[in-house]
Amino acid sequence: MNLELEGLTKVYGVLPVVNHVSLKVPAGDIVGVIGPNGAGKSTLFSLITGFIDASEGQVRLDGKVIGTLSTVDRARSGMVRTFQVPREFSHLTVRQNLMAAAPKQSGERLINLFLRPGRIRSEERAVSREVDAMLEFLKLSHIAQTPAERLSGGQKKLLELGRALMTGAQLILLDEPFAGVNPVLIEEIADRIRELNSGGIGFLIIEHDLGALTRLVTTLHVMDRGRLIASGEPAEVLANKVVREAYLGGTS
Ligand SMILES: Nc1ncnc2c1ncn2[C@@H]1O[C@H](COP(=O)(O)OP(=O)(O)OP(=O)(O)O)[C@@H](O)[C@H]1O
Repeated sequence: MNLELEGLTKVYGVLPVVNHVSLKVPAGDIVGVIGPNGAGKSTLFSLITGFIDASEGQVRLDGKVIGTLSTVDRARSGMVRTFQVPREFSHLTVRQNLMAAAPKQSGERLINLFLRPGRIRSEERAVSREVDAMLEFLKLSHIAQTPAERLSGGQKKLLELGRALMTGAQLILLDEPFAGVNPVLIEEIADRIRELNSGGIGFLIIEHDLGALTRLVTTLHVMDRGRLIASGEPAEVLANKVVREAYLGGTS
């Protein structure tokens, strides 16, 4: 699933929070976005996934302009996002959270409970098998019955990734997947991302942990005050003087 942004802009009042951002996430690629606090990175994700409307510019998925599609329709097309602060259902168990993320099932329509009970049961069994496989893949099986509110920061991030995967997404936008996660679990999450990517799933990732991010991505984009100030191969971008001044405070 190929994502292209062209001149994407969001203005609040007179302030352009995202200012003519153009970039590509080729199908099956892993692309990173970095930048100082308030650079507009999360707002960019909200524009791409339709949580907020753009003031200007285009978002294209596989060549089609998707500006008029709702968030739900963009997710149905195969693109979903996660949030900086995970948005799991805190009182539900890990397993229930994954079940709830599966695409709409016939059992959610009352009429089907009476007309198609057999079909509902077989659908539920299929989703249940999928959830078991997901728990195993994410190494969360041992806490399947734990309420999500009791998970560690890293486990919540894994659950968030699992919820995105349950939708069947082919392109996943991760907002700070390593924030508040211990180093061991960071590597675990990075390994899962690599594995998913080798199966063809593309990622656009916002992250402040530059070490972990640069080991994952092929291309890095740097935002500062709404604009893209550099793009390219990670080592090259991080050595760029403008980037060091904006993002790293010009040190070393
Ligand atoms: N609804 C809004 N109205 C006005 N300004 C907003 C709104 N949402 C975000 N902003 C501003 O837009 C700017 C970019 O915010 P955003 O959260 O996208 O940055 P970010 O790069 O993700 O930052 P961080 O790394 O801290 O998460 C900030 O100055 C923020 O205050």
